[in-house]
Amino acid sequence: MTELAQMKCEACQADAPKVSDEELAQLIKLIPDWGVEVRDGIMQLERVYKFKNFKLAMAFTNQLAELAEADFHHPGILTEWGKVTVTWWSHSIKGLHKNDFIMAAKTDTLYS
Ligand SMILES: C[C@H](O)[C@H](O)[C@H]1CNC2=NC(N)=NC(=O)C2=N1
Repeated sequence: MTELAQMKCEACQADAPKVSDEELAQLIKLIPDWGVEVRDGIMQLERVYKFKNFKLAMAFTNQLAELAEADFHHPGILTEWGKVTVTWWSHSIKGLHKNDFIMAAKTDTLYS
């Protein structure tokens, strides 16, 4: 399989299929630092990135914003002193699409 981080997101269509349980089980192995949360019945990918201070957390946040705009797929972001919580899910289908796994893998490439 092509590396997730090199893939391109599909357009967010309202009738796009959510990932199946089998696909979820396979895809989550490719992003081992991410967890799956369910909020208001919506399955989401989530990871907390740690930083030395707020300035570095904010710089990462801004890079992530650029990434989201480039793929026109946007995360939930909580930026705090020393950490950034990133949450990916597809609003249009109220759940997880392969796009979310692609964007989680791309998010990891921003973190050194
Ligand atoms: C109008 C709609 O918000 C846009 O098509 C895009 C913007 N960014 C998006 N981001 C995410 N995570 N899910 C979407 O469904 C989505 N839709």
